[in-house]
Amino acid sequence: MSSSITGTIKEVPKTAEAPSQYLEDIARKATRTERVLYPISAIVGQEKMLRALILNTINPSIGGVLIRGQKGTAKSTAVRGLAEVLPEIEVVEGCKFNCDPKDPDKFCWECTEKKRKGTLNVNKRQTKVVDLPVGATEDRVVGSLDIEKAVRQGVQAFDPGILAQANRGILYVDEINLLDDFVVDALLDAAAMNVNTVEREGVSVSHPANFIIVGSMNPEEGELRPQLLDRIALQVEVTGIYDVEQRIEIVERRNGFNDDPKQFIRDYEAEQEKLRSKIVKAMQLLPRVSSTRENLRTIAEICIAFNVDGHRADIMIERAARTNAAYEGRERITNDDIIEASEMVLPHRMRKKPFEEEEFSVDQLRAVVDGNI
Ligand SMILES: Nc1ncnc2c1ncn2[C@@H]1O[C@H](COP(=O)(O)OP(=O)(O)OP(=O)(O)O)[C@@H](O)[C@H]1O
Repeated sequence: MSSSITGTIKEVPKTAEAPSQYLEDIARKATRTERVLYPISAIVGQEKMLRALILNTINPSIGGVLIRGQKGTAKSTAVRGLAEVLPEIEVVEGCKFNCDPKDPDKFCWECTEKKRKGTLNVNKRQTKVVDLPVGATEDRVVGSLDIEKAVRQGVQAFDPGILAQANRGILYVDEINLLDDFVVDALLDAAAMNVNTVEREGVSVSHPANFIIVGSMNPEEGELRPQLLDRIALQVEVTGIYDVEQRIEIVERRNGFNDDPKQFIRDYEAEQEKLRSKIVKAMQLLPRVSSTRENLRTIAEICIAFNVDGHRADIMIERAARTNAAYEGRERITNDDIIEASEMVLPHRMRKKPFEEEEFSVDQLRAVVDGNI
């Protein structure tokens, strides 16, 4: 069958985007009353949250971030703002699942057909941050399947949902602790297989659903289901900032943005560009960063000392530490990379015995790394 494919993948020409073009696009958005995003590099402090988000974008195999904290601490501003510093990806033009033209093995049925006919074009666009609202219906999340139509038209009867839109992007779930069980189950399934499968009355449709999950929650409103908590690799706590100067800065920057978003974005464009290029460099460096046996031993000793369940924590710490080294422009992983990664991986994974509130302690972490435990 594959020998009969005669078509070629056509590239849609794309001119290199000069900064002025970028600013023009932003200005256009602003005048069209589309949502203009507060630049992520204008967020004051909250370094841990920003680092956890950035590490995941450099290396999506880390496995997501859960941001826990008080209301109004820039959680959603940071996640939404991330979109503006993410590198562009290649997608099949018009594909509802954002199929990667370079990965035909994972093509959806439409892209497979386009490839067969030789009508497959390629587009470049920024990685998307897709919102999953708490009240979304099951059909809206996983997609809907019209059974009668399916019998007549096959997969054409499938109307893709949010998990399709999020493929190869970031899925943002604000108030993730308030999600309905059916959505949690769908997320767990997709996270396990990188595929979303919808089954109705014996008819089944599957499509690629490989996304970075970013959840945010206020723990005062309820806890997250343990299965989902275990699946999300990193966790960061955010609290309000108690430094007077920084609080003033937050208000001044927000006012600056509200008063004249175009000018505010122009003022931060150099910072944004710096961040963009640091992320791209880290992505290029990452394949050359590898863990030594000594690094792996340190990680194993930490996970034993902190009494975590299973081995997922070891794997996640290694990935996050390796990515942190790449973000810092190094090919070697240091103990500080491992400590920084452990601080984000361990707190929600320590096995708590009944009636015992075991607290996570960075001092204990350092003591293990220094060989004093
Ligand atoms: N550190 C910060 N730097 C810049 N702006 C901030 C900071 N913290 C809060 N803000 C501002 O405070 C407002 C609230 O932030 P945001 O909506 O991101 O909060 P949130 O943590 O997502 O809370 P909620 O769960 O209530 O939505 C925004 O206008 C944001 O710009």
